[in-house]
Amino acid sequence: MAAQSGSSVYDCIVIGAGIQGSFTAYHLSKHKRRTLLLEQFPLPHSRGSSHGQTRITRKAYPQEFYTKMMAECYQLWAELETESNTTLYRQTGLLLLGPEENPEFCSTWRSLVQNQVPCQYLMAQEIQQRFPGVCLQPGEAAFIDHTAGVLYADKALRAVQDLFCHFGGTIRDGEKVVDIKPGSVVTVTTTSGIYQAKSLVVAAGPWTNKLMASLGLQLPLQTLKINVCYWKEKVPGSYGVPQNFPCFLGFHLNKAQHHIYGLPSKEYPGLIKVCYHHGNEVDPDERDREAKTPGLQEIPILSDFISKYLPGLEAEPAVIEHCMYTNTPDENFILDRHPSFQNIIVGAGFSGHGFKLSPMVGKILCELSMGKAPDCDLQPFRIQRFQNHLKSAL
Ligand SMILES: Cc1cc2nc3c(=O)[nH]c(=O)nc-3n(C[C@H](O)[C@H](O)[C@H](O)COP(=O)(O)OP(=O)(O)OC[C@H]3O[C@@H](n4cnc5c(N)ncnc54)[C@H](O)[C@@H]3O)c2cc1C
Ligand SMILES: O=C(O)[C@@H]1CCCCN1
Repeated sequence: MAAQSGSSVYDCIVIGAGIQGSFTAYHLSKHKRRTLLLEQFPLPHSRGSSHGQTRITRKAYPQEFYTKMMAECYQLWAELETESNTTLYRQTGLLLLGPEENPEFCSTWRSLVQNQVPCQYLMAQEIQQRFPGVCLQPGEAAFIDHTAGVLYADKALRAVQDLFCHFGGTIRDGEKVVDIKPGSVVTVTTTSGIYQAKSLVVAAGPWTNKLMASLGLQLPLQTLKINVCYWKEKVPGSYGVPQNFPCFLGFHLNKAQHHIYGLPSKEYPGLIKVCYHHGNEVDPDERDREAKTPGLQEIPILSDFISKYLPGLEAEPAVIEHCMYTNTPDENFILDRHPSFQNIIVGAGFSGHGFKLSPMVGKILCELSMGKAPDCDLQPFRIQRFQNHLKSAL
């Protein structure tokens, strides 16, 4: 296979057509950069982290930097809706539930108030009146982020990719990147071609470290298999959007070690999605293999939670699908240049909460690859914060 001639060197190659790589490519092509988006699987696919019909969007975060970033994200999502002439967001509100004194619960409330996000703290009686399907225990409280809602994930991904092509970008799917050679011009070898570009963005989700190996870097990433569970309403429609049932996020309720969250019924009539914000570690290429050792058993945790907190649902899952998280130790993203190669940019570690922020993630990765300094403070996203965890792969 011969490399392309000098005249066909791209401005940028983006590896990975999940939501982060696709949004990066979209912003690049809007800036008139000649961009190639490479994806190992034929599109659309359900082997990574960006598939499925819905994701939660919200401004409620304990870290104010996410709350602030979300202000621009809402504008960019609205712009995408206009450009694609597609509805991608439905406002439902997000009900945050937690022990009154839980530090994360309290700092999330403070972040909403300090940033003047429309929100409301609810007394126990109000919760019962407004959400009769939700039963809190004594000592637990709730508040609403009114800005929150559901993003239509599959539709959004398609819209971003279509617009990228419309603005002049090229997608090559079914082409796995097998080698990256750094340099002032980066050379990328796939299963069917060799491409060159002035800069490279790696947005490979759970496969990031597999690609980083040839670039001498191993990031502290953990890839988790997530069971996406749907539960049947005992009375059809009782947890639906028409009944004003919101998305919810529970902070360590029922002594659960991780968050439990849910979305009103949408994908499957009569079923609502309720999931555990953690899973078992997997190799992304072997996601569907039976685990060799028994790990986290989250379905019984969810069943117990549902019987106590959402008693209008049957306490056995009706449908289970799969997805993957790529977690960093602090669950903040990685948005940075490769420490040794300034024209190679990494976007990774979205830790199960990156979809809503993808318009800004794509903008930041685009700016980094164009050699521009993004407006937003990148300190929380630097690779350097993991100095003690970094492994050289050379
Ligand atoms: C169950 C679940 C629920 C979630 N809920 C929410 C939510 O409510 N709100 C929210 O904001 N976020 C949520 N998230 C997180 C969000 O979906 C992810 O952060 C986001 O989708 C990550 O996108 P990505 O582009 O980084 O990864 P991916 O979507 O995995 O994309 C990476 C792509 O790179 C490709 N690739 C990898 N290696 C190669 C290679 N060698 N050559 C070519 N291509 C390659 C892969 O095939 C893949 O398509 C959830 C995630 C899951 C799994
Ligand atoms: O990003 C979110 O809003 C959700 C919260 C709960 C876990 C999954 N992701």
